[in-house]
Order: sequence, then C-alpha cells, then structure tokens
Amino acid sequence: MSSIKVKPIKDLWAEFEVPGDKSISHRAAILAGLSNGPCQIDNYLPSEDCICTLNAMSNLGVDYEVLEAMEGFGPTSLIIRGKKMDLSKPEEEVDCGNSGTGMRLLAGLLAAQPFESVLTGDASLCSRPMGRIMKPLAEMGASIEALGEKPGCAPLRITGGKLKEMTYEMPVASAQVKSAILLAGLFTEGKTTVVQPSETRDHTERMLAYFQVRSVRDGNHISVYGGQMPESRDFRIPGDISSAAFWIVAAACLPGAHLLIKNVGLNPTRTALLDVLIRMGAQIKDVVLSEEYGEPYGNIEITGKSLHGTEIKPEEVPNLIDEVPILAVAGALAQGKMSIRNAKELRVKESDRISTVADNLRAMGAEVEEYEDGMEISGGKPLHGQVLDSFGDHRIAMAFAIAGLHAKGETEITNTDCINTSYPGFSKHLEAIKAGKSPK
Ligand SMILES: O=C(O)C1=C[C@@H](OP(=O)(O)O)[C@@H](O)[C@H](O)C1
Ligand SMILES: C=C(OP(=O)(O)O)C(=O)O
Repeated sequence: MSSIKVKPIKDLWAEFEVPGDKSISHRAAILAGLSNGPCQIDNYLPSEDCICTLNAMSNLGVDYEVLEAMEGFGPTSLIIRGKKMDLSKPEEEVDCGNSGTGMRLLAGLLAAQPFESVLTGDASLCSRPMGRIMKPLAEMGASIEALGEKPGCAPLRITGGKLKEMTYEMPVASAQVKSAILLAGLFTEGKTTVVQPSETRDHTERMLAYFQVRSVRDGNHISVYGGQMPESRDFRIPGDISSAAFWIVAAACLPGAHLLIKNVGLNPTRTALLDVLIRMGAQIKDVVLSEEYGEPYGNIEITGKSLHGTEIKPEEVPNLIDEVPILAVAGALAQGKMSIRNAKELRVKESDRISTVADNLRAMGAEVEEYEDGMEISGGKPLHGQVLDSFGDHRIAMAFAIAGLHAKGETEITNTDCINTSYPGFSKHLEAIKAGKSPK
C-alpha cells in the first residue's frame, strides 16, 4: 500500500495540463461504443474508474484500438468502434471498480438490453446507494435486483428488455441518475424526460447533442427521444477541473504563487469552485478557448493571495460536489468561517466525506463543526503535519496532500493507491511542484 509524504512549500510557480475529465471519459466510452462507426477519442482519462467503463463496453462487444497510452496506466488516445446500439451479453460480471458513475450509467444502458447481466464493484462501491437508479429503471420496465449485503446496494442483477418512456422527477440532484435514465431512454420508442431539482453537470446532454442525438432542455426538464443512434464522431476530452482543483487551491492560498492550468474543462456546471474561491479573495482568471467538441475548455490562471472564509450556497453544491474536500482545506487555511450545508450527498461518496474531511482537518489542528448535511470550519489556525488516512478515497488523499503543502512539519497520507481511480500521475505532478518545477 503506498503513501505520500509532503513538507511545506514556500513557492509555487507552474504551468501544466491535468489529465482528461473523468465524467466526460465515461460518457465518451459509452456513447462512442453505441454509435454507428469508429470514433477517435483523444485525451481519454486512463484512470482505474474509466478503464473499468472501457472494459465494460468491451465485455458488451465493443472493440477498441489503443493509439497512445500513459505508461503504467492505460489508453489516452483510442479508436472505439461503435456497435450500432447492438450490444452482446457479457460473459462475466461487469466490474465497475470504485466508480459510482460507471455503475450508474452502465445500469441505465444494461436496463435496456435483452439479456441478464450483473454489475459489481469494490467494497466502497458495493456500499453506495443504488436504489436511486433501480427505482426509475424499474418504472421503465427493467428488473433490477440488489444482491449486496447492504440493502439497495450492488452487486446488481439486471434483467433488461424493452423499456417504455417516462417522465421522472429526481428526488436528488444527481447527474449520474439523470444520465442513467437518458441512456435508457435512448432505447425506448418515445420521449423520456428527467426533471432535476437543480442544475447538475450536463455532460451527457452535451455529448448526446455532439453525437447528433436529439435531446431538449426546458429549464430543469431534460428529454431524449428514443430510437436514435449516436453518429460516430471524433472527440477530444478536456482536462479535468476536479483534478485541477487541487493545484488551484494549492496556489490560490499561497501569496505570491502563480499557476496556469491549460486546456481544462470550463463547463459552467463544473466551475462553482472558482466562484467560491473568488469570493474567498482568490485572484483567478479563466478564459474559454474553444467549445469545438461541445464542451467549453480553456485556461485558468491563479495568483496566490491570503484567503478569507465564505458560505457555500446551497445551489452551488451540486456544481462543486467533488471539490468539497479540497475547498474545506482552503477553508481551514483561510481566515474566518467557511460553511458548507445542503451537502448530505457527501456521506454516500467513496467515503463519508463529511466525516473523513472533518476527522483529518481536526487531526491537523483545525476547528470543524460537523452537521448531518455539511460542516463549518473556523479557519486560520495553523495546520500541523500528521499521519492521515485516505480512507480509500482518492479525493481525500489528494486534498490532504495539498493541506500538507501548507502545514507545519511533515504530513504523511497513507493508503494512496486510490488516487489512480481519478488522477493517474498525481504523485509525479506533486513531486514536480515540491521541486519548484512545472509538471510535464
Ligand atoms: O455524472 C457524473 O459524472 C458525476 C456526478 C456526481 O455524482 P452524483 O450524480 O451522484 O451527484 C459526481 O460526484 C461524480 O464524481 C461524477
Ligand atoms: C464521487 C466521485 O466519483 P464516482 O461517484 O464516480 O465514484 C468522485 O470522483 O469524487
């Protein structure tokens, strides 16, 4: 089991790109695999989560050819040969690893196939709630049985078949649930509508449009028309702003630091982190360079300042949900209070991120009050180095590696293999930053 050791840095001056976006990579593997021909996908994220989705599509009969790979990880550039919506029964259980996105999106796809399949994953994934996709997919006509030890949890046995269209009001603001239903809706004969309680990331809608599938949005009502086949097209995945977030915070709270993150996704449903940091006094400039593939991407430039606390607004939460651990670290380093509420969803991520963030921040000397749906951090107390567990959660591991760059003494994060689920190469990038260089 690997670990990461960090000491405080005095300066940060770097320009680089982070690997491809995780959410968009999952969707590219699925939609290209359903399309009517070959699609070249560049800057695919070769993380364990996205490799699981690629393997899942391959188990469903989709061929792919690797053009380029990241050493020790997996493909970054590949040709996926679309199976024209005609998938085959997998010979074995489909393993989604640690990935909630992979499992929930694939469940939507498998619910519409005329065969039985089983979706499984690691211990963390098999303890996360799947009722949220089982219910709507069952209403569309699929039969899904939760075989896990915990009620409503994976493994999931899915007996798919002909689905009927429907309108579904989601009780939680979840892009994974929305996407599962839209993917299932592709295989119906009518119009399937998802009503989201508030804005959630819209990568599925954008990619459907890019692959020339007709979908419509009317406020928070998103509809897809069944019976359409995605048109094969090449796609380039922008850098992952959720990965960039670690470096953005590392630089934003270090007076005098300068950081340029290049070619990173700037989809407005993912950039709430920047708004919060700007309210905290950060100096951040983001510039959209292109929207060529249906997703805006560009550069983010950060100049380090002293930060002060803020309140994260309830409506911002879905658009920064994966950035809460690193924003909480920013809150602990800032002067004054930072409050995060309306974030109960954090309790059902790879770890219970309210308690794992609070435990680790307190161990470093911060004052944190925990609530059922969030936390309040009284910032400004100096953080001190500690041996901290990642709890097997990639975002916790990376957030506290960054905290260590701003703490007194040495910080060690144990159990850091999980970082490979979303950010292959993080440790290499961290080594470069520690050495005062730009990561390659
Ligand atoms: O659709 C997606 O790609 C994701 C949606 C979010 O989850 P929810 O849909 O559960 O909010 C997010 O936390 C996850 O990392 C990726
Ligand atoms: C919650 C996350 O991912 P997933 O739900 O796909 O496991 C994440 O990447 O922080």
